[in-house]
Amino acid sequence: MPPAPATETTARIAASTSDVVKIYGSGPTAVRALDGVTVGFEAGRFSAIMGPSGSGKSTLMHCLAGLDEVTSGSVRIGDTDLTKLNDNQLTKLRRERVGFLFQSFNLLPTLTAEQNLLLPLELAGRKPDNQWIDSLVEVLSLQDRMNHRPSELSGGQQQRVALARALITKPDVVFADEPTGNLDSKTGAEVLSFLRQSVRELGQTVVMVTHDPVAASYANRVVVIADGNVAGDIDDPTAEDVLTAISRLGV
Ligand SMILES: Nc1ncnc2c1ncn2[C@@H]1O[C@H](COP(=O)(O)OP(=O)(O)OP(=O)(O)O)[C@@H](O)[C@H]1O
Repeated sequence: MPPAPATETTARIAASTSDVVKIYGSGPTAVRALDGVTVGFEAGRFSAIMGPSGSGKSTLMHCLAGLDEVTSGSVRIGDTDLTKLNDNQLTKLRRERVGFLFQSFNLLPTLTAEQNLLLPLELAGRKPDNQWIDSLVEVLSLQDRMNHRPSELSGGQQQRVALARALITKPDVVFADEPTGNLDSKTGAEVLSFLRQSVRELGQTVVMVTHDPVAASYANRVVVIADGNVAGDIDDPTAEDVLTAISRLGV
């Protein structure tokens, strides 16, 4: 009998860079924040970008998300090369295919949790998918909170609403920038568990920037950045693995 065909599947890449250089400013004060970064983030995984202060983590995330223009190289969300898009196309792509989660939650104070959650769909002129909304509300344990305004919610609850809002359009990828930076460690751990659940149970894709090895250890993979380039790549990391990788950088 002939051998069975190989069943190995290649993971779909949700977001990637190819040889990305980002230089801020010009002349003697120019800063080379990214120095030829080539990296891909698989769909359906929780990845963390980790590294010392000033290593280029936020710049990498901003370039990946189309929030910042690269100096050279290319950036893709799925198959779309962001460097080929004009401003309007970029705005549309960010609205429809990318979700964002920030340290400061960024919920609108006058709207209820439910209204905040539905806002991206309204902006995109899309109809709500009630089944998807029910799954988000259930997985993120927001059932009793939908009629509350942000001021009536704890920090952790506000970040869960912000996560549900980031996921409402079923984006290709959610970029999370230090999402636990404003939370105490217990609430932060809860939010990280919800991030992990949204990947594991809802099949979503998350790329999180953090400087916290414990936060990074919730991810399926940690990409270590140092001096504007990839300095390490760890699968299924423990906090200790991440600490060891960082301390090897000698910074
Ligand atoms: N708008 C800007 N103009 C000039 N230089 C910048 C700008 N943004 C970032 N930089 C510089 O680029 C380098 C990388 O910065 P970046 O914010 O990406 O690092 P980071 O790893 O996210 O740091 P942190 O953990 O402190 O937020 C740093 O030297 C920083 O000073």
